[in-house]
Amino acid sequence: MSLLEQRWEELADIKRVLAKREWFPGTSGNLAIKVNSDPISFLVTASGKDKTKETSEDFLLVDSTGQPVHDSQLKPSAETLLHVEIFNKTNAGCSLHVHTVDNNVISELYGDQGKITFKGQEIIKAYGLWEEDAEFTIPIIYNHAHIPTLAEDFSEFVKGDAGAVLIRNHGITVWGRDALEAKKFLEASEFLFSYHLKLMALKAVR
Ligand SMILES: CSC[C@@H](O)[C@@H](O)C(=O)COP(=O)(O)O
Ligand SMILES: [Zn+2]
Repeated sequence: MSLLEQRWEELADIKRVLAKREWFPGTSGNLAIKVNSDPISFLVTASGKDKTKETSEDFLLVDSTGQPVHDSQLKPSAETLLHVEIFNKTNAGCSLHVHTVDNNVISELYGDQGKITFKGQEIIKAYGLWEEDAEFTIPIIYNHAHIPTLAEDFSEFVKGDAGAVLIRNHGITVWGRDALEAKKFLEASEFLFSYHLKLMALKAVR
């Protein structure tokens, strides 16, 4: 199997798992996986597709600017520039973007503060933080409709090889050194969002 095929399979596996969780409502979401580092190329989901379906046209290869490497009828994700920022600025190997009700509600609740911090939760270890008093902060940025502006704001928070950023009333983008790490970050984040909202709702009725 070529490297391209291997990466395709890895991304397709993640897409399948996230689709089962219903994390791609209304064609939302996009996924990317690096294929080569020098020069950078990565597979990204084709724009506007139903990501719950599996086809041979789910992904296309783009270069470090997000332009398709081969002639194609397919359009790269409208949010490819965010993945471009990640792969150009870090050694990340995979980035994932999903819209869920929980990540949207959290982003609205804490949007004015520009971040949400979690602590005192075992699952924080999924971010590689093992200390008892560890905190994990996820920045929240404004959802500019102009994607180059969104990518510029987003870029400010792309600092390490793994991370997460919430886009207000839009969704979350996470990245990691490889597909497994990106998926782990995404699952841990959604767990924390869901826990936080459930706890808030229960406290409100008590
Ligand atoms: C209907 S979802 C809105 C889209 O603009 C976008 O936010 C998204 O996540 C999916 O866009 P896509 O171009 O398919 O990658
Ligand atoms: Zn989106």
